[in-house]
Amino acid sequence: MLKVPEHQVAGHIASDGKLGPLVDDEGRFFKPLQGDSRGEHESNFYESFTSNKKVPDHIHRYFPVYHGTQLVEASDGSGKLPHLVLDDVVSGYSNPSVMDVKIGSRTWYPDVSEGYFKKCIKKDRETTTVSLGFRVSGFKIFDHQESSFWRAEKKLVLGYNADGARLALRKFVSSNSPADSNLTPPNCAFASEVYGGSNGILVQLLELKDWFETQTLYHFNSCSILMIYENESILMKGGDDDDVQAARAQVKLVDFAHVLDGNGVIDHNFLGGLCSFIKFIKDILLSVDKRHETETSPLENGN
Ligand SMILES: O=P(O)(O)O[C@@H]1[C@@H](OP(=O)(O)O)[C@H](OP(=O)(O)O)[C@H](O)[C@H](OP(=O)(O)O)[C@H]1OP(=O)(O)O
Ligand SMILES: Nc1ncnc2c1ncn2[C@@H]1O[C@H](COP(=O)(O)OP(=O)(O)O)[C@@H](O)[C@H]1O
Repeated sequence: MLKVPEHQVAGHIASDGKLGPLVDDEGRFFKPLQGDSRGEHESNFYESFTSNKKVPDHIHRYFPVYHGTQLVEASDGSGKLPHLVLDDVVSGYSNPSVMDVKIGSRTWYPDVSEGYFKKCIKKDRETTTVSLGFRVSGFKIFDHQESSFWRAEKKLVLGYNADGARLALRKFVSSNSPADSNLTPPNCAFASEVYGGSNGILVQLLELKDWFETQTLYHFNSCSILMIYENESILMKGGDDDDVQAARAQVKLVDFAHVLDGNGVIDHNFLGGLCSFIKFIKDILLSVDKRHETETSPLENGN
């Protein structure tokens, strides 16, 4: 039985009879092939990428596993349509917090139509895409105060400036109520477990950056980084190493409808955006470290 994904945070959503992705109970994510060339383009990318021996294994793990395409009943009631069949990267999480960050200082690319270029550049300028090299596209967090999910409103997310993006990245790893962040600043209680540590988001982003510094196979236009972590474990957290592992922070790349052949050239657009994004994550970790230092130093000093 296919259903609307509970944890989708951006893109086309299958609600009110609209076309969007579906999931099954076996951990598969079905993304409808968009009617224009985008759908075919994305399936071609997955076919190429999956069999590309030049892509190292440790990089393959940052992409959803691809299981080909399949005709399934579309969410908009229009009958059977071809869908990409992917691993559902959030299945297996009980209470995942999820954020979609679109990487790059532009989402358009050479040879697109005038109309598409105008649409992209307008959005790029209105969001932090141009100024920061990335934009938050959507996120949901488990609200530990309310024991329920809190979803950022799309209109507000797309209106973020640099401070708004920074605040969202802090909120994403905080235990105090996301709804009250105007009154109480996000406490970043989970930053060390989720962004930091030997398996955390930062380490994964740096591994991706290493690859992007040399890879010239593909240009990842308009592609997103998904960040996921488990709240269930954090709720039961005792603070030892096992619990830290249990946060299961993950980075995945999604949305390959606009990927181009790299033709031997570095993907500067993605690489630049990724470096900028990494700087934001590092700054949050530094601010948390500094806070710990000031909190512990009086004790260490015997004061
Ligand atoms: O439909 P919209 O206006 O929400 O735009 C979609 C974008 O949503 P946004 O408003 O930027 O969060 C959406 O962005 P996200 O996936 O939400 O980051 C895509 O850019 C989508 O285009 P495509 O499927 O990647 O070709 C965009 O879809 P198209 O309008 O290009 O079909
Ligand atoms: N393989 C996947 N597993 C789980 N969720 C996914 C997967 N791919 C995408 N998503 C969810 O769907 C959203 C939109 O995906 P995306 O591929 O960008 O679609 P669109 O082309 O409609 O923008 C992502 O932000 C994420 O929440």
